[in-house]
Amino acid sequence: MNAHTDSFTTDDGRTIGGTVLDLRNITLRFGGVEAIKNISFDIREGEIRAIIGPNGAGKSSMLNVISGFYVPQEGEVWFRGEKRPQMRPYQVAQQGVARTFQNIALFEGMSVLDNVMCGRLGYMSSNILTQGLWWGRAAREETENRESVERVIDFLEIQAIRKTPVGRLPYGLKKRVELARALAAEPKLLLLDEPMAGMNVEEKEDMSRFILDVNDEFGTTIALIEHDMGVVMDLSDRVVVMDYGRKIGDGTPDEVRSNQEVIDAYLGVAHD
Ligand SMILES: Nc1ncnc2c1ncn2[C@@H]1O[C@H](COP(=O)(O)OP(=O)(O)OP(=O)(O)O)[C@@H](O)[C@H]1O
Repeated sequence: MNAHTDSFTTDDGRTIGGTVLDLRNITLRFGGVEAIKNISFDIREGEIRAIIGPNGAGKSSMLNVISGFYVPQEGEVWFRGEKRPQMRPYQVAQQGVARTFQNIALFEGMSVLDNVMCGRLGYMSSNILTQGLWWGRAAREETENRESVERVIDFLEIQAIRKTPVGRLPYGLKKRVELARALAAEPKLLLLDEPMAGMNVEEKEDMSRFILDVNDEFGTTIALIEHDMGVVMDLSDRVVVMDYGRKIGDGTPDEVRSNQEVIDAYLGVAHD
């Protein structure tokens, strides 16, 4: 498989670069269940890439492979031109992969600000001992972390709730705080697991706008799983379609929309 090395400009003026993540012949099994069956696809720098498919298709499993939560039995993961050795999720995060979860995973008792600060943990090298020895460095690090967090808080328009404990927020805002925490890590690749799930129409519109703005403003490469087809087609540059662990479609929203196998999967046409 050849990774893309060229770049091009989209109709809306964004630059899509070379391959950031290349998944090659990934197979993942849970006992007798083959959740992912020999799937390959790539994600290019600066693009919004969606993974869609009916329930149980293997989408979350695929995101978990990318983020290092699951180790596939077969296949290779290439990240930024290098084959990734087996890694723990925190090591994958250190390489610049951040994610949000299908079920919100925030510290409910902590403020919005503290939750977003958690996204900077990978940048905090100083501990209590080094803080004592190199006070200047620790102070500089603290300032940098705060500046980055404030930028994200401004960008996602959550200034007004910065001191509020997350547990008191409505669902849509919690999802936004989760996005803020992932973004605070300044990821090279941002993984969003059903960012719009459980939201009303207005919340979905807000979240769609933020995802587009994050991609546009920070140039962040984004891979997302989403059930709402309308949202996916509007947001994405390219879409991978999974069904029963297989890849049944891959291309632009228009290409995928007119793919008969994809139409059948969504209409629930029986498999042989
Ligand atoms: N930890 C696990 N242990 C055993 N089987 C699992 C595990 N995780 C997923 N599976 C199985 O793998 C298959 C794919 O599941 P997965 O959650 O990846 O699908 P999905 O497309 O994300 O579904 P949904 O849209 O419902 O979230 C399913 O058959 C599921 O039961």
